[in-house]
Amino acid sequence: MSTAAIEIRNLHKHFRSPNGTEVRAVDGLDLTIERGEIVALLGANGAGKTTTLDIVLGLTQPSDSTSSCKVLGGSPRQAVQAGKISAVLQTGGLLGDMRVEETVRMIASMYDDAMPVIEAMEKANITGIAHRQISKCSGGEQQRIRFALALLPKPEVLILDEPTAGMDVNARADFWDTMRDNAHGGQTIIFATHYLQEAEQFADRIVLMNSGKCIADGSVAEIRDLGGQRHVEAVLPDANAGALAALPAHQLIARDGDRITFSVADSDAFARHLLTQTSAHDLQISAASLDQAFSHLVSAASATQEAN
Ligand SMILES: Nc1ncnc2c1ncn2[C@@H]1O[C@H](COP(=O)(O)OP(=O)(O)OP(=O)(O)O)[C@@H](O)[C@H]1O
Repeated sequence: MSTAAIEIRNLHKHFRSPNGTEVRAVDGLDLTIERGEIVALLGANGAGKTTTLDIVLGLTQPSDSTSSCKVLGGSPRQAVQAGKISAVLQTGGLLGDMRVEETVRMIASMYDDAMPVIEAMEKANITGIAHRQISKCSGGEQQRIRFALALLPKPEVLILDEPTAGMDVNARADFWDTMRDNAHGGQTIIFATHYLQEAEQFADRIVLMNSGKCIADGSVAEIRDLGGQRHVEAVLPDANAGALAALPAHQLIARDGDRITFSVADSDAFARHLLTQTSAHDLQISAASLDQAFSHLVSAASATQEAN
């Protein structure tokens, strides 16, 4: 039986903040990622994404001995040393005075069996800027250079920590086009992002983290369903505050004159009530978006945590 790409069990990483309180950056995380999966790691600021990825890359160690993190069946450090895992991080790793190709050649010379420099540059779409000085490259181009460097060891697992943070829309689209072209080789790709659209367009699977734990794990469609909310849009003539308060449980999310959009958990019951008990008409029911499901799941998890 082949081993998973990543196997995380009961992972804990605690830090001490400057005022002495304990921060549980990763708090009992269990996560298995199979080979060839493309997984997006989502979560608000401070959810524990970077800390988790740092442990997977062997850049930091778990806090206790019951925590376990295996990469391709071995330790993260073994996987890094064997060139089986590599990363595109948000910053660092590039010297502004060097030229693009020169940089790729220098890093390639550090590996016994690197991907040919020309191939890595072609895959990362940087051949056109081969002779440009790194400091003259845009943020998007620098990320593509980091991507070429990450490809050099021919890794089985590629980690991307917010690879498009700070890029404009075009540079982001360009970066993901390049990634998409490379994602067919059976590589396992794990990326942290704040852009839900990227997760939606690029990942097979979404892992949603909150306070160091996984609070939802599934395909985009499954996460939307887990969020449980639907939108009901209706024309409700002259609905005043009293009339709205009398409706079953809902959240009002938009109003344009008499056309009102509600977010509800039970759309059938809500729609039935509107049609039988009010003068509402022209109903439309749709699934909530991924970001609405995401906020709903995060607030539900935070409420449960506060209650405990
Ligand atoms: N070296 C450190 N010392 C103290 N606290 C830390 C350290 N690194 C991370 N933390 C804290 O651990 C928590 C998780 O941080 P982490 O960077 O993993 O979250 P994240 O989900 O990647 O957030 P972001 O989306 O903002 O990058 C945060 O509260 C953060 O302040």
